[in-house]
Amino acid sequence: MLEIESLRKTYDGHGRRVEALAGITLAVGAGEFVCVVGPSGCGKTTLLRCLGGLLRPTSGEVRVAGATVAGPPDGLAIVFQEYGRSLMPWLRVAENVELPLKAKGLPRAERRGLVASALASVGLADAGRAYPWQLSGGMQQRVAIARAIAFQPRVLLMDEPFAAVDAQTRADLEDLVRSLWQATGVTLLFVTHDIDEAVYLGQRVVVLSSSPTRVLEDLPVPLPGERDQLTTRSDSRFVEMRTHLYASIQKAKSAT
Ligand SMILES: Nc1ncnc2c1ncn2[C@@H]1O[C@H](COP(=O)(O)OP(=O)(O)OP(=O)(O)O)[C@@H](O)[C@H]1O
Repeated sequence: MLEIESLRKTYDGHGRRVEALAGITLAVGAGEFVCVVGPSGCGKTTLLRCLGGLLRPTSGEVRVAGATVAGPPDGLAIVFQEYGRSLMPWLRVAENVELPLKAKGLPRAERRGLVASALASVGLADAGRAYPWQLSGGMQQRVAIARAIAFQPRVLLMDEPFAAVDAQTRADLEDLVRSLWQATGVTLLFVTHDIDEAVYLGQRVVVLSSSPTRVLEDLPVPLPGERDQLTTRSDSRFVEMRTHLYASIQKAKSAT
């Protein structure tokens, strides 16, 4: 569903040249849940922007459902880290969720139905008339997730979506994302700097090196599909994998 082939991205400007991505090759199958981790500044956001058609690669190619990405692809939604900036403060929660559906040209009755079920699926059935700034950070990120889900994307990209919320909320949102993924079958690429989160959530974890960035490892997560915060995190396979990935990322950092 997602194919990234020899993707390179170099930023040029103000006499400074940064080779952010040095040739990334990666494929994500339909319905797969893949997490990407890497050291800070390694180009995780750059990678997602290229996938979302928000940034042109310097060379290489990105394809979504077989079509080369040249602008925002059809059927692709992104949830960003900064929910405070991605929600429109002058629109009510339901109107925020409805916005991309209007852009898609869906009729009013269908939009209303999708908004109501998306808000219910993130536990915010009663919050439609509130403004985003009246909600907690975790609730605002739920609204951003509802907006993405209502759009019924084939591919969902998430860029460190839980970095700004407290630990308890984060655990709840992780479980929410896994249950929505299971319910919808969406192809999910989730970027995080948190190794534990990557192992807990993903079916596969891709480790990026420091900049100039390459794929260092691409490993299946040896855990059953049903996961929960208590038993999964104390499972010996979870502990082994996080230890391995931690060492791998430390090695990547010291190689710069
Ligand atoms: N618009 C830009 N112009 C110039 N350099 C940029 C630009 N955007 C990113 N970079 C550089 O590219 C590299 C990768 O940045 P990017 O934000 O993609 O990394 P990241 O892994 O998402 O970072 P973090 O984990 O800190 O969020 C960094 O060295 C950054 O300074």
